[in-house]
Amino acid sequence: MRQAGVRLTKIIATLGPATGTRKQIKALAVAGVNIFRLNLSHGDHAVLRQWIHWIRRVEKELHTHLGILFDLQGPKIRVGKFEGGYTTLHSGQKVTFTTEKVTGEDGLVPVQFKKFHETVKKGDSVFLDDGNIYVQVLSVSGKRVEMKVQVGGRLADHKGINLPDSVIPTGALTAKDKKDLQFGLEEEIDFVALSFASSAEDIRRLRHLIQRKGKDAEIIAKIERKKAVRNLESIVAASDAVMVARGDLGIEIPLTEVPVVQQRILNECARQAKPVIVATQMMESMITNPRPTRAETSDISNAVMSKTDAIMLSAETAVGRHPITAVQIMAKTVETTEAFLKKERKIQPWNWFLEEEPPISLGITYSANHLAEVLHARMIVVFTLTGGTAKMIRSPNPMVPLAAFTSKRARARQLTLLRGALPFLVEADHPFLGNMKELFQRLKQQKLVKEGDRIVITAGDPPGVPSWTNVIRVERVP
Ligand SMILES: Nc1ncnc2c1ncn2[C@@H]1O[C@H](COP(=O)(O)OP(=O)(O)OP(=O)(O)O)[C@@H](O)[C@H]1O
Ligand SMILES: CC(=O)C(=O)O
Ligand SMILES: [K+]
Ligand SMILES: [Mg+2]
Repeated sequence: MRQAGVRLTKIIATLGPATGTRKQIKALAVAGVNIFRLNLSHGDHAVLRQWIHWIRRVEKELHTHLGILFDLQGPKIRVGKFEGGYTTLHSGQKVTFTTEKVTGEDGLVPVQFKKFHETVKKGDSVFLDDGNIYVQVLSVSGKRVEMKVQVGGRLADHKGINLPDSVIPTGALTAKDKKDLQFGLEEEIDFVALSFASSAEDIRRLRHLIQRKGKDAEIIAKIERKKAVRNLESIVAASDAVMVARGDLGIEIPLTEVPVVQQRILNECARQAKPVIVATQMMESMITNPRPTRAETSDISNAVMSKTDAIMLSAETAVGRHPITAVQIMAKTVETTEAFLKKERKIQPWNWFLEEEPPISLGITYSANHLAEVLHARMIVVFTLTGGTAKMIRSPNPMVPLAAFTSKRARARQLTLLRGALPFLVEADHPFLGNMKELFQRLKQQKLVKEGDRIVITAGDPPGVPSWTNVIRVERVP
């Protein structure tokens, strides 16, 4: 029986040239991927449509639920294309950056941002490729900017540019983002990640566009700007989930501060019962190497110990040489850490109890966690319409899986993000408390429980009211 080893922490993998085939997508899902990230910074709609189609096919073949996450490009400045796909910048060398529409070559770097030459000034630091390359502005003349390379490296097509010394005059949603969003919503994506979000207003604007299209894709706010860290509380409140986007974050703020900011974001998300993703460079060395570094497995393990909902791979699976192995090692590290946590754990007091009149559902979900621990229950079962009850249950970090029954397929797919959640589809308004037999059957079918196991069940009576949870019940599997 598989029931001993349900992994709670979810894995997100970015698709790219290294993995953009049906076979690779299936191999990634089998290795443990719960959500596929499509990065709108790369690739055109035709390719993405094909990938989405393959993901949905694999989902069917594997009888599972897979989430699809559209990561919008946002107002990220990028370099253009080079002859041969890349150029090499040497430390000490002088190079020219230009906003003219040209193909790059040795000593000439095209920039895809019309106002670049107006935005930077002499002495400014400019970072390229997630900060791997560092140049400084010597002078600006017309559309050309002379740079001195401080730290060189290989610079490939479309790599990102960060200007921590200047304020870039754009909102979080560009014209391209809006087009990409429309396309994604038509393709029934489950999550939209908003890059470079600055405020709750950015999130609300995006939500308006999603709702206007009659969709309910969940919004993931990417925290990768100083301003987003400052507005953390209100951004978390306005979003459905949050991503610690450490790549850009580590350039926009000193990278020595990234670990504590990560922890702050995790704490705030726990307080507000919002799922959270730790992203970027988790297994960076595996882009080329067949094994990760010790520091990398520690990073994964520490994120799990901090009770993140999900961890994410970017270039490792998009362009890396060992995408499947990366997911396998990630999954194994998670499982080992969770087994340790399960032995160690004690339920922590929960900050929401500081509120004057905590909602009834909060008392129920908190107690369900305690019951599961005290009674050594195999799992918690919830019935969830909006996902709200599932999120609330997850918030005190149960160390058992959470069977989340829902009547909407889209909701089931969105539950792929939530730590511990195993989505199950049921018919609308299922009177489940009167039909325990079917419940046990479905759990047994998936080899999640066996005879004699205890399960903790929560529900709303009457059923069908969003976020209404007032019943708690313990059953022994017959
Ligand atoms: N679909 C793709 N096609 C080509 N290259 C890709 C693709 N997806 C990712 N990559 C490569 O992998 C690297 C890291 O992936 P990631 O998705 O984090 O990109 P990024 O451009 O840094 O992202 P973001 O714009 O979200 O900050 C990218 O710099 C890019 O070179
Ligand atoms: C994921 C992403 O956008 C970042 O880490 O910057
Ligand atoms: K992006
Ligand atoms: Mg980013």
